[in-house]
Amino acid sequence: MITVENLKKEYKLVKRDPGLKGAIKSLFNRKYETKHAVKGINFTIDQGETVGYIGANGAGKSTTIKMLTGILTPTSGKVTVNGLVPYENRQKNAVNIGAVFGQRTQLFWDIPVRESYNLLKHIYEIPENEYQETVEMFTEVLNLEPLLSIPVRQLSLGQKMRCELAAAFLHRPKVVYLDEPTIGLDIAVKVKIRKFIKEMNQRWGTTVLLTTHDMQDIEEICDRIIIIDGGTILYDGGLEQIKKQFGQQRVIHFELADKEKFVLPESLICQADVLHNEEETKVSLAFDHETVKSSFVISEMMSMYEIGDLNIADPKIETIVEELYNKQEQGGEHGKVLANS
Ligand SMILES: Nc1ncnc2c1ncn2[C@@H]1O[C@H](COP(=O)(O)OP(=O)(O)OP(=O)(O)O)[C@@H](O)[C@H]1O
Repeated sequence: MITVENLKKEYKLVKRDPGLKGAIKSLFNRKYETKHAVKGINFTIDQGETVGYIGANGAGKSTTIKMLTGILTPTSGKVTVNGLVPYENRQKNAVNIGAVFGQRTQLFWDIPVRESYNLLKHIYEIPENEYQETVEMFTEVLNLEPLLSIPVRQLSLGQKMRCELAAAFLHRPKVVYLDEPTIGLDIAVKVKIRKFIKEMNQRWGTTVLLTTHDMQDIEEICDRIIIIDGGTILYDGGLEQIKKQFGQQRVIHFELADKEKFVLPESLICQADVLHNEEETKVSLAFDHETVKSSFVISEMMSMYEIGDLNIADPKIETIVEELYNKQEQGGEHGKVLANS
């Protein structure tokens, strides 16, 4: 479905000395520097996969997506989507793809949302009955009814994003690129949007490539993640595998029945770390669950304190990714393993 082979993108930047003198000098004697935004990446994505494409700011995510949509031409390497080279077949490629680019809109600013959808129906040549059926379904799932008669410019960010998503999936494309679809939204809208994406993926087998800084998006939507850093892929694999490989840390949150000063039981001193907690009656302990059993931590705590409640948390993907970045920066073992994987 999507194949990327040794894909590179370099940007040529004009190098300018500071100040007015520098600006004038650069008019007559231009010097350039090259920014290697994507440095020879490889991956394939099959039809129906939900892939999280994650990395720090400036890692190369948007540049990759722009090459997949055909907006940018790669400096070198190969990319095909549904058998088409996107930048050579922009129009044909557009029929098969949908996209949401966080802050930008593909809807028409001054006309009601329903009219924008109508225009998209004509652009994508969607058969009338299919269009009606799709709009009806989206209206229900995303609760669009009160928004359809309003011009986009009058919608709130969350309302606009729900309308954008519907527009991206309207022609039932084979693949949808979502660049930060939940940025700046409240939790209720995020939940709605995640549910919608998952449902469309299951109903139509839509391939989803999602970039986000919100790890909850990844956990709830994606089965696979690709981590990019400095234009190079650090990790490509299952979400569960990376959790198993790097997320040995487990956290248990305890709610103490009494307000008393907490002291870590002696038997846990070298086994667990106390995490910061605002409330006096709440204590969280982190430990390596490969070497320390949860039952041991719980029984040691119960022998010293009366426990009102407790909850065992799974390793969070954001902690793992942070760990990965740090290890890569330090040139550590895992960094090397991942760079080779
Ligand atoms: N048009 C451009 N001209 C020059 N350099 C660019 C251009 N677009 C991006 N870059 C540079 O390429 C690198 C990768 O940028 P890109 O936008 O792909 O990152 P990103 O991973 O999407 O980041 P973010 O999470 O901040 O959106 C960055 O160093 C950026 O400054």
